[in-house]
Amino acid sequence: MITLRGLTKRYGAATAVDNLTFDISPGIVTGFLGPNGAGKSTTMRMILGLDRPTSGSVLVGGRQYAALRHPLREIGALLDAKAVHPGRTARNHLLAMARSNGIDRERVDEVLATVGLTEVAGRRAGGFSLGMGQRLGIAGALLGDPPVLMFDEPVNGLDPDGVRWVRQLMRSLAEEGRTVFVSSHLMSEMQLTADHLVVIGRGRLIADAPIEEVIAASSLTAVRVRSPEPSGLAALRERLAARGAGVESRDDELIVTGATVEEVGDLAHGLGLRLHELCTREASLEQAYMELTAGSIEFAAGGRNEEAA
Ligand SMILES: Nc1ncnc2c1ncn2[C@@H]1O[C@H](COP(=O)(O)OP(=O)(O)OP(=O)(O)O)[C@@H](O)[C@H]1O
Repeated sequence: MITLRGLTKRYGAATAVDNLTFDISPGIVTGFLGPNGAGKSTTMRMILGLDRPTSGSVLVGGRQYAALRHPLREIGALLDAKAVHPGRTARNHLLAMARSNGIDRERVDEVLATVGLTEVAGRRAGGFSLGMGQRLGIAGALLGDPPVLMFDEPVNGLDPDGVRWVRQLMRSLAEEGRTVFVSSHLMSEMQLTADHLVVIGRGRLIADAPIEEVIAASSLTAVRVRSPEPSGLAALRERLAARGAGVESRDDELIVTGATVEEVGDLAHGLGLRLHELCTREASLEQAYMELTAGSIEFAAGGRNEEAA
């Protein structure tokens, strides 16, 4: 569990992280989303005690990072895959980390095997490709077998096989009951990986909800209902509108927003309306995300940032 309470970070006059309060729960993958400059990395750095909050607090397993005796055994993190001494071999890099945290040497070979770097363990990390560096960073996060794991853009630079591997790894770490907190700009990947989402923009919390709720809240998520009875369909339309749902009519169908498929089905049943189709048309996470963050984009192509400011 990671607990943030009123977490705030200011750099001079700029507020990078603005009063964030949320919990990151164990047993699920929590995706951390937000436009460039939203404050994701700054938040993650404060969780790891690398940046000091201006105000508010953050606890890992109920304790401050600085109070953890063997931090790598409590929280493993991949923040910057390039933060490795380039002259060190992959194995020596991990051995140094293990030594400073009272972790057995054998564990180094275990994690090297887990991330698929056994064969190159004796090579200097400075010569690693982006993807190999990411794998080494993930090995470092796993080293202490910690209950809490945090990954900043873990699939950056990975090939499709690597992306799939990271997805499966995140899922299995969560299934083992660990807390998994992962940032990404790849919405399609997040949709496949995350159970819960925390979305921030300009340092502020925009959403903290299960992924299905974020998608259901999109204006592009709608219920489609089709019937061969025009008068019944018109009656259904009236009932839905009276409840505040958005309804669009087209030939023999209605497209309904702001009502669940169950509500539409029950109303149709109440009217004795014969249906030929009743289904949900779901927005993609990308569509839901774009709507959520539309007002929070700082760095946009085509001048959208001016509109948002
Ligand atoms: N050391 C620093 N000094 C001054 N400003 C900083 C510093 N670190 C971050 N910032 C500012 O804080 C804001 C948040 O940056 P941060 O890197 O946390 O965003 P992010 O969500 O991780 O972005 P990205 O998706 O581009 O990685 C940005 O406006 C950034 O310029």
